[in-house]
Amino acid sequence: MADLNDADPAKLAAARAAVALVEDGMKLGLGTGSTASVMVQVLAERVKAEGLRLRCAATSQATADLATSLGLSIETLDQIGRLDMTIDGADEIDPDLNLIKGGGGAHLREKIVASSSDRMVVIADGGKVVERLGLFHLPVEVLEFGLQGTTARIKAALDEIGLDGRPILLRKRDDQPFITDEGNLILDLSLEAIPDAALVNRTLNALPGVVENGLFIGLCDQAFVGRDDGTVVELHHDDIEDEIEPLFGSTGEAN
Ligand SMILES: O=C[C@H](O)[C@H](O)[C@H](O)COP(=O)(O)O
Repeated sequence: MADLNDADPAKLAAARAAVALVEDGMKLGLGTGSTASVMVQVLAERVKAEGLRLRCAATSQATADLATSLGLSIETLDQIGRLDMTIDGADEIDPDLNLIKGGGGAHLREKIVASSSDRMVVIADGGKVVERLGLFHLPVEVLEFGLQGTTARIKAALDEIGLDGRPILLRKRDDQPFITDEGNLILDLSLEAIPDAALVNRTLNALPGVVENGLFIGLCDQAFVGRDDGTVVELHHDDIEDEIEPLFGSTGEAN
């Protein structure tokens, strides 16, 4: 496990800002990915230093393994029930705090955990902030059973909503199909730009064979975006316009 001293400063800054919200007795959801891993390390340090009593559910086996190795105890979501807060990373964050997640293939459990939380806090570096979702491929978890038919239905459904001809790739790792924690496959959709994320979310999830897509619509309450100099920009729904604009560069990418 990486030393926090070697952690990416932007991810570390965002993780520290989110972990500062944790209070004794909380029920927490722990996200997945490189930023969430930094957060789990920062959280474990705080728990050790302050003796916080927390109940934690993990969004992936990788996060559960990391948390356990650091002395945090992990329970299933059903053992805990409703969570006070989930802290997770994201692949893209738009000005309405809608997200693309699943770059690591964990978006199914992440969406279930976020939906079981009173509050979802996202942590990221500035490169994740976009004006419009879609440049990052959209992960769609699908059943292996009937894969060809499911892929064809996704293509046809995208055609119908004006996203025709977009490449759909079966995710692979080491030349083998990537298998999720739930034993499913991932199709990565290169949509380039998603004009109506809610429509794409509804359309994909209505198709037989689709388990869950990586669009998180209206789930994120707050985001901490770290910068390399260790400063953090906090984004809320209310003041998003004012706060998010300085993050964009002329190319539309975050500064
Ligand atoms: O499946 C993975 C998750 O959705 C991650 O939270 C997301 O991919 C961001 O990961 P990272 O912090 O490594 O960029």
